[in-house]
Amino acid sequence: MSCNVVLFHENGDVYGDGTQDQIQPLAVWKMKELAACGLVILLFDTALCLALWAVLVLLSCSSWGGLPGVWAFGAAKWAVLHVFTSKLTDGKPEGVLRRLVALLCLLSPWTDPHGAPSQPYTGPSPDFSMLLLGPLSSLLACVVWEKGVCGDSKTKKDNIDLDARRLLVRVLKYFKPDTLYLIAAFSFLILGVVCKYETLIFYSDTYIPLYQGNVIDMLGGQNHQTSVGYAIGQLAFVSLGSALFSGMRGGIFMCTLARLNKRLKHLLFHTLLQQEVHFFEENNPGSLSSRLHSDVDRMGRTVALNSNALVRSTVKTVLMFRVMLGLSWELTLLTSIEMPLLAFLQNKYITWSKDLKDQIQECHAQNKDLAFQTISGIHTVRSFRAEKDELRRYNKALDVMCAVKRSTGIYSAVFLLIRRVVSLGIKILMLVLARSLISSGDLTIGSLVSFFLYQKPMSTNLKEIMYCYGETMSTVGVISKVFSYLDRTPKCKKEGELAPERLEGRIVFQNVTFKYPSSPDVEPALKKVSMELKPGKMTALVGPSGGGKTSCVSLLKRLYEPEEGQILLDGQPLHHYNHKYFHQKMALVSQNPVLFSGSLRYNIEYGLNDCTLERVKEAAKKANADHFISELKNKYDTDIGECGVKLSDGQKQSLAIIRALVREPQVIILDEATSKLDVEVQHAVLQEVLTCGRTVLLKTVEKADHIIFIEKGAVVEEGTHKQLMAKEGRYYRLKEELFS
Ligand SMILES: Nc1ncnc2c1ncn2[C@@H]1O[C@H](COP(=O)(O)OP(=O)(O)OP(=O)(O)O)[C@@H](O)[C@H]1O
Repeated sequence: MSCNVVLFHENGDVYGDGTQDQIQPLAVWKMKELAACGLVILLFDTALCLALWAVLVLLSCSSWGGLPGVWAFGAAKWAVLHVFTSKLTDGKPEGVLRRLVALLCLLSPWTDPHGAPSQPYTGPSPDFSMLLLGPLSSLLACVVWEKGVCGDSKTKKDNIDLDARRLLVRVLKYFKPDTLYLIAAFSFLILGVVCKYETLIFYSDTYIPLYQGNVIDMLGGQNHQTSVGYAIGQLAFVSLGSALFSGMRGGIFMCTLARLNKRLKHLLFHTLLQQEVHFFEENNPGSLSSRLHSDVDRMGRTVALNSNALVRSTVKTVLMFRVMLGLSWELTLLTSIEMPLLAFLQNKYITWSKDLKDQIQECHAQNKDLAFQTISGIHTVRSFRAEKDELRRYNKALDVMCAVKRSTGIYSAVFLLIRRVVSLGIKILMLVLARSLISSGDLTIGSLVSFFLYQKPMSTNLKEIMYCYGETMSTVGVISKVFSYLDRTPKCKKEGELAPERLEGRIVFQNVTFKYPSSPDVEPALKKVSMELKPGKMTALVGPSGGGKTSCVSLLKRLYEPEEGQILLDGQPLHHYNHKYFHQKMALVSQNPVLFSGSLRYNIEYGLNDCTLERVKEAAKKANADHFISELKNKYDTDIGECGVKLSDGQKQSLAIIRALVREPQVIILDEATSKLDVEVQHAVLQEVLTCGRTVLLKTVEKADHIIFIEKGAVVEEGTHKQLMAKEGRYYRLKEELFS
């Protein structure tokens, strides 16, 4: 099977498209063109450096402005090379060429050994080794970045990278309210780069090994320029500065992260609550809760801490690299070989482990959901003696996760082993080289100690950079999932504004056809249903199981929207009413009401902001439930436990009826809401709900003024009980079932 491939230019232009075989030569040609352009740019850069050197020699200059001079030359060279690259590529330079130009101009000033704090700066030296080292290190860094870190399947990865970048930038935008915190945190980083090393040393631990080396040389009598006391003082000063600044920076970042997490969770929870019911049928509570907690935490942590660690490690690495180059460029070159190798290995490891990490995340969400379902349904589990089955099911899910984690462990172990072998090999080579450098007098013991002291933190920093990159890339999936929820527009109709003071409560279904969104391919649950619920009357909606009664109630409560037709309340479509007003005026009491942990009063007032205790008491009296509440120790403040476990089923139903009555609704839907109450109380409640000319819809025929018989999603018969019994139709034939 051959699939179509599109080869993109970095600016989004299409180079060409076709099958894999057709596109292959085009990609090779593009690589060759890039390599040729890169070579020309390198030659041009060398020519510019030689020209500068020639000018310095002709003018007999030994210095031309110190370190600022090198940076000024770097900046001027950047502008010239930028124009040159644009001309070379007809104004459309590839990103890789732009990055190479930036490295050529900025890496040399950074790595110029004359800028190391231990040596006075004397200006650009006409030194051939430096002339070669600058372009070579730039080229190496560029290759490491493009091949090792970005990977070689650029055409496909560019789009992913672009997506990842966009997502990460979007996360960073959520930090906007914390700009002041961030400015404070990053100021510590930027200060260190901008300020002179010896005066304001930020990230002074970068220079600690250097001062340690100086102290060793002094103690060994090799360096008499400064006193030992001064050098130890310097060492203590930079160590203290380091501890102070890193502590403050870390603290501020943690604080910012906590604020970001809170904001994101609030926003996501708000968005989730706006979604239509179908969304919650598609996404189980366990995975939504997992997104809300673990994923948002992970997302904020990864982006905030990684960007902090990335900047910190990059600044440290560049500074350390510069000092190490000053100590011994030969040893530094050898150390640098380790980088591309490790970057390449890391890149491969990230690609392999990314899928596994996503799988682990998915398994976590599923296991959490499974445990939640079992624990919350423990009554059913126990009554069916299904503990062993549930345990088996959970164990099976754990096995799946264990298998994925095992694969991750194997990948990680192999990667670690190869990485250690590479590091060990390089270390042995370095020791051999260091021995010959010391014996030839090119390196002092103190410098070697300094160099080795730098090596460990240097490799730690590099590992941190690579880890941050890998961790950030593996979080992209999580970030995109969270954003997909945040961006989701609820499929609900826009809220209306109608909130009339008086409501009659006349409900009319006009040719309503409805299909559940989760079952789009099956028969509609309701087919062209037309019926009327008269105000002040009790209407019963009856019919065989699966006939469509609950579907009618769900549409009435606006949990779903009809596909065709409309439902009118006092002549107006339901969605024209204000949301809060509508649900206050149309109350539903179900057979198994959902209660929340908290007090009785909290559950009764649920969603009402201005409810007094008197109103609550009055509603309880109407529901014939005040006697049971007054017998409770804490009355209305009694805690009903998780989901009302401390109440009997009948008490739960009473509570749900009070909750409906306290809203003073005009329409009441009783979905077998009094089935668990005493007969006496049932009668009292039915009597009460009919007062004030309310419209009542129930699912039982007793006491109903009007009966609507619904079957297979259509109204089959309707009339009074007497009329329907006289007809001897479907209702008549099912009468025993209906009355049982
Ligand atoms: N959430 C849902 N998703 C998909 N289909 C559903 C859903 N709920 C109900 N149905 C289907 O819609 C049809 C009507 O179901 P409905 O619950 O309205 O019947 P009912 O008359 O209330 O039944 P019962 O008396 O047993 O409660 C049935 O075929 C049912 O399978």
